[in-house]
Parts: sequence; structure tokens; C-alpha cells
Amino acid sequence: MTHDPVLCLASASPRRRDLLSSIGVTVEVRPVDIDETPRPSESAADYVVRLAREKALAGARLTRLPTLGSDTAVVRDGEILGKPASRDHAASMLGSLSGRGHEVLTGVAVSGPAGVLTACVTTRVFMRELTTAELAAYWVTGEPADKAGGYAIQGLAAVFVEHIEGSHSAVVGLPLFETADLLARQGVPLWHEA
Ligand SMILES: Cc1cn([C@H]2C[C@H](O)[C@@H](COP(=O)(O)OP(=O)(O)OP(=O)(O)O)O2)c(=O)[nH]c1=O
Repeated sequence: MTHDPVLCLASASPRRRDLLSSIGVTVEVRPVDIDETPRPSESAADYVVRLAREKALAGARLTRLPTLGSDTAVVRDGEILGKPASRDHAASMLGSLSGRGHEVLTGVAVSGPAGVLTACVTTRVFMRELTTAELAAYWVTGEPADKAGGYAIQGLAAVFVEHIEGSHSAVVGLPLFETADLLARQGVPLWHEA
């Protein structure tokens, strides 16, 4: 059965659409293009919430529906890592996460009748030691290219992750528990209200 969209998703990320679908939220997809350059001395939490808000506001101009924007950043020792630009960049990025913990921050913003509501979720991810051969083989799979930090916990990189403290869905791109709260406060129906 198909449902009419109840939310505009201001994102090109198929992961975010799938996560929303998994909680019964059908979306109209409106990718937006914003400048993702961090500001000098901006904290990672301020950065992901600012980008989430900018994406939601840019998307809201294209629709009458409440609109969600989100941004995910991988942070090691306070440094935002971004997405890898090449094989060597991916290997050094993911290599720097080998055998230790790092943070994944996801900001989410929903614009609607209640204004713009935001949340930020921090998850700690612990990876086992990765070999040079594994880093090279992982790049060839194509998975790291469009992912913050150069890995996908929901994909092949699951075998690198010993454990996490926080929200698995937030690492994939959208913290579903917090998102459900924001959607409820904007009057967007969830699966039990459809
Ligand atoms: C760490 C990690 C990130 N990611 C993804 C989530 C995000 O899609 C991406 C981070 O980039 P984002 O800039 O947050 O999102 P995006 O460019 O994919 O989409 P848009 O800006 O249009 O919303 O990395 C995973 O899929 N798995 C992971 O384990």
C-alpha cells in the first residue's frame, strides 16, 4: 500500500529516506545544496545542527509539508573528518579510527507549524585494529566514498565496529528516537497514527 507523503526530506541520502520509511513516514524527497564548510572555531555539535537547520529551511521553500534536514559528522579528537576524496584520503581517514573510539554527531532539524525544532545526538563508536590490506580492500567496495568518516556501520564496515555507545540510527544518518519526538511536536503522523 502506498501512502501520501507527510514530510519533505531535504536530503539526497537514501539512508535517511529508508530510516524514515522504517518508522512509517512516507517522504517527498527534495535534495538541497548548501555550503558545508565548518566555521572557524565552530564546535562539531553547533556545526551539525546549523547544517541540519539550513537544509530544513532550504527544503521548506520547495514544499508546503513540514521539512526535515540532517547532517552527520565523524569527529576524532575534536576534528571533523568529512567524506574521503580519494583512496589515499579514505585509507588515512579510516586508518586514524583504527583500534580506538571516536564520536559520530548527527544534527536533525524539522521545520513546521511549531517553527524549527532541532536535536543533536552524539554516539561513541569503537573500532578494532584495521590492517593496511583491509583498508585497501574496503575502498574497492565503493562503500566509503559518500560516507562521513569513510565508513558505513550499516554495511561492510559493521565487521570493523566492536561496539557503540548511543544511537545506531544516528550513525547511519538519522537518530530515530529523537526524530520521532520532533515529528510528533510538528504534528507529523508516525506509524501508529497512520
Ligand atoms: C558514519 C556513517 C555515515 N554515513 C553517512 C550518513 C550520511 O548520509 C553521510 C554524511 O553526510 P551528510 O552530509 O550528513 O549527508 P549526505 O551528504 O549523505 O546527504 P544530504 O546532505 O543531502 O542530507 O554519511 C553512513 O551511511 N554510515 C555511517 O556509518
